[in-house]
Amino acid sequence: MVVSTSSTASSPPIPKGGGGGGRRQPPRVLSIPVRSSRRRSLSASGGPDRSGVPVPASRDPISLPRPLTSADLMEPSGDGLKVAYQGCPGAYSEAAAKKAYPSCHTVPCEYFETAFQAVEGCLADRAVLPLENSLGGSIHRNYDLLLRHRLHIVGEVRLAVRHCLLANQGVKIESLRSAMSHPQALAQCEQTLTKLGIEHREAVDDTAGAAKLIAEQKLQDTAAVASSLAAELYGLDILAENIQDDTDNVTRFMMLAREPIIPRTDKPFKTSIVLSLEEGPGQLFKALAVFALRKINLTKMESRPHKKRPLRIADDNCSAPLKHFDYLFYVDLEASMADPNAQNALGNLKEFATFLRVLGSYPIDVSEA
Ligand SMILES: O=C(O)C(=O)C[C@]1(C(=O)O)C=C[C@@H](O)C=C1
Repeated sequence: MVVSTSSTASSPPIPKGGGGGGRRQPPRVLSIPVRSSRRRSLSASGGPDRSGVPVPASRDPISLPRPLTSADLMEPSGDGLKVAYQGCPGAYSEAAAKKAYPSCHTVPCEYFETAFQAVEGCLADRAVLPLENSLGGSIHRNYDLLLRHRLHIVGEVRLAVRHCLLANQGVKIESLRSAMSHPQALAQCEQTLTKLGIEHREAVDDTAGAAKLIAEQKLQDTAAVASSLAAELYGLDILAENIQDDTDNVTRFMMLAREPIIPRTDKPFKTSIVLSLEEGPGQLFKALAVFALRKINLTKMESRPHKKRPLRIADDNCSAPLKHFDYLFYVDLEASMADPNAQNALGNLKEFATFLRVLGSYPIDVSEA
């Protein structure tokens, strides 16, 4: 889904290191008029008004909090919410932010890390960042950043990514030598670009940024791989549509917030964790058995180098000590942290994992990508 230009409320981009300075929004106070069972001659504060004349309750209703409903516990749809994403206006990440929070204000950020910092520093309320693509695989940088920052995953959103080939007005496909885009987008279109006879690839920070640069520099031999919205925003022609190598090209994004959401069991939830284990035979098998024995389905597993301790020295009675690679395992479970079965599984895992952190428990995106 690509959001139309007119509905895109966006703020100026936040450069790298843009955190700090912002203020936390005060919590929303829920107030509705209620019928009072107290003495009707009292004002809302329980006494007469400034003139000493008793005020009827109907003129100045008493504000009492209404009971919370399950709808209050869910993520807001985005009214007034500031949502950080990486890239320029017209990037797929912005479309994902709009899909996740339809009435939000999008905040473009230069780097993934800037989006994390924007939420931590209260310049934005949420960040929406890509985690994996059906063709290109995982976006490892964001897995690593999840551990370097203390934000919580509060949701996921899947977006159908339909790439276009964009060039300045009058440029023909035959005269193109180079394609410029985000490395993931270039990888998703590799075969099509080769078939079109475009030999060179130029990687930039985001798809819309490529479109912007080509328009600004009036390049005649280079096309951008980007969205149709980017063509509209930067005044480029669409030379070809749907150029991704697989028609079902989907990117999964995570929604991040400073506070976790309250997990529930009345709808399908996913829980994302990260762990590390002792070295030794069967350790990973033991960790996965914790879930298998409780019939908890795993939807994804990713291993990344343990940045703080990338190599583990083992003395295996050899002349020189052996150096093993040391890993962190990111696992997605099809379970809610409100489910005692999942709680028991994690309790069991904690008994032997050398490190365990719950990154978030959030509703599964079951919408059409
Ligand atoms: O460059 C963009 O438009 C992005 O939103 C980034 C990104 C990515 O990081 O994977 C997002 C979706 C597409 O898979 C291609 C690029």
